[in-house]
Parts: sequence; structure tokens; C-alpha cells
Amino acid sequence: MADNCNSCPSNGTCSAEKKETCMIENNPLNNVKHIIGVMSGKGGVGKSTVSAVLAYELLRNGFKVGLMDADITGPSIPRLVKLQDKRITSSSEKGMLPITAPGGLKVMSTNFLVENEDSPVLWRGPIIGNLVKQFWTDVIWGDLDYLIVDMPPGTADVAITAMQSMPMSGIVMVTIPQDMVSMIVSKAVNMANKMNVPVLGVIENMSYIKCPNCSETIDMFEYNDDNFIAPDVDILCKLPMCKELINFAQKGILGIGDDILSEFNKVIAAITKL
Ligand SMILES: Nc1ncnc2c1ncn2[C@@H]1O[C@H](COP(=O)(O)OP(=O)(O)OP(=O)(O)O)[C@@H](O)[C@H]1O
Repeated sequence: MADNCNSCPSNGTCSAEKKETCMIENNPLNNVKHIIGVMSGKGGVGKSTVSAVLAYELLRNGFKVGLMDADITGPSIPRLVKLQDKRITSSSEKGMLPITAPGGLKVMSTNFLVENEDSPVLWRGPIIGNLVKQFWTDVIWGDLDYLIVDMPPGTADVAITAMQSMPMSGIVMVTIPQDMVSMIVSKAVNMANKMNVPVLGVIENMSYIKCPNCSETIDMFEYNDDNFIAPDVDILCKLPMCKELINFAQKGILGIGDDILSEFNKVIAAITKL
């Protein structure tokens, strides 16, 4: 049975049978209402960028938000939220405090634990999986409305461990509209379905570019709409390929125009319905 059901985001919604078989450990110091995974079967499609913007936009909407960088071997969140120089230097037996970014966003990443930002993480799969688990059990997130998890890439063991060790309310998939990528993201959708984590929908990133002169939109990829991901998965929003998202690490959320933020708010609408 799960440890500390009282501090589990799923508390009150699990069946008695599920509670009996649940292996999730929760930290009694945490009161997190919803955990949202941001996932993609394929690398480089914008998962970390989307996670960071989503976290900041939720914050701007007045929520208490945490951002967990569960991409252990390729942690890009600290740079995206300008915390690359921060390190966690102390912890107690109760756990580790995340680093708080300006605005109140609580962040945890492997890069806060290694000596230098460019130190490689040469750990094997089980150790990496364990660290992801510890980012939930041993980090004192405190009171949060939403914990956004930048998921480990792919659909292999670390991603499975992440889904098994955190009571996720839902997964948002990030993809680019290209048949080959969509096929791989479909695997991630199927994986989430098998693990009983609801897929809230898909963010189609780098979908188009907008001409700065005439505002014409130009689709970036040729793809067959009928084959897109899975018939029962909604496309939550379409994001352009644009400088504003490339420059997020430098300019932050205030550098992103209202048209793009309104797309992110469609995702937030799906998340806040939970
Ligand atoms: N909509 C966008 N327009 C332009 N560039 C983008 C957009 N989204 C992401 N990028 C850029 O694409 C690159 C990859 O983005 P990001 O690191 O967020 O992807 P990822 O899926 O998390 O990658 P990884 O698999 O390496 O963790 C980055 O350089 C980022 O700035």
C-alpha cells in the first residue's frame, strides 16, 4: 500500500483495490494537487521549452507551481529558467529543498546536484530511474497546485519509472507534425494509456512559421493529418517555430507574444479542468 496517502495528489480518487496495490511513496511534507507530465517519444521536439513556458504561464495565472527536470541525462531546465549557476548544497533527513526561481517557481534538476553544469551524468539506467523517483519522494515541494514534470525522453525504463513512481494526473504530449515523429509519439501515447495515465492532448510544436511582413503562415512539415498520433487524442494547441520560444532562456515569459501565450492557455484550460 502507498506510503502517506494523505499527501498523495490522487488521495480520495483511488479505488480501495488500487490503494492496496499502489507502490507510490509520497513525502508527508508535500501537498501537491496535480502532477502533469510533459512527454515526447522523440528528442529535440521542444519538450523542455514547452515545460518551462507552461510552468511560468501557470504561475502567471496565479497558481503555485513546481518544475521537475526528470530529463536526468540531458537537463536543460536550469538554463531555460536562468538557474544554471545554482547548486543544492545542503539537505536534511526530511529531504531536499528545490531551488526557487524569481516569481516563485520551485525547480529541481540533476544539474543542481553535479559540480559543474557541463559535468556529464554517467549513471546507468537503474540509478537514473531512482533519482527520478527521489525527485518526488525526497524533495520538499511543499504546497503546489501543479508540478510540471519534464519527462525523461523516450519510452524506455526511466520514463516507465517516472510514471510508476509519481501519481500523475495527466500527460501532455509534445510533437512536431511529421509522420515519423508522430509515429514515435504514438508509442508514448500508447505507453501512457497502458500505465493508466490520462493523455490530456498533444501540443504540436514548430508547426508553422509566420511571415514577419505579411503575417502569412507557412506550414513547416508535410504530413498526413489522418495518421496524426491517435484518433482519440486532442491537439491542444499549435505553436509556431519562432524566435520568441528560442529566446525563452534569455527573455523569459515576457518576451513571448500574446498570440503564442494564448495557445499555451489552451493547454492550461485542459490542465485546470482536472
Ligand atoms: N517553437 C519553437 N520554435 C523554435 N525553436 C524551438 C521551438 N521549440 C523548441 N525550440 C528549440 O529547439 C531546441 C530543442 O528544444 P528543447 O530542448 O525544448 O527540446 P526537447 O524535446 O526537450 O529536447 P531533448 O530531447 O534534447 O531534451 C532548442 O534549441 C529550443 O530552443
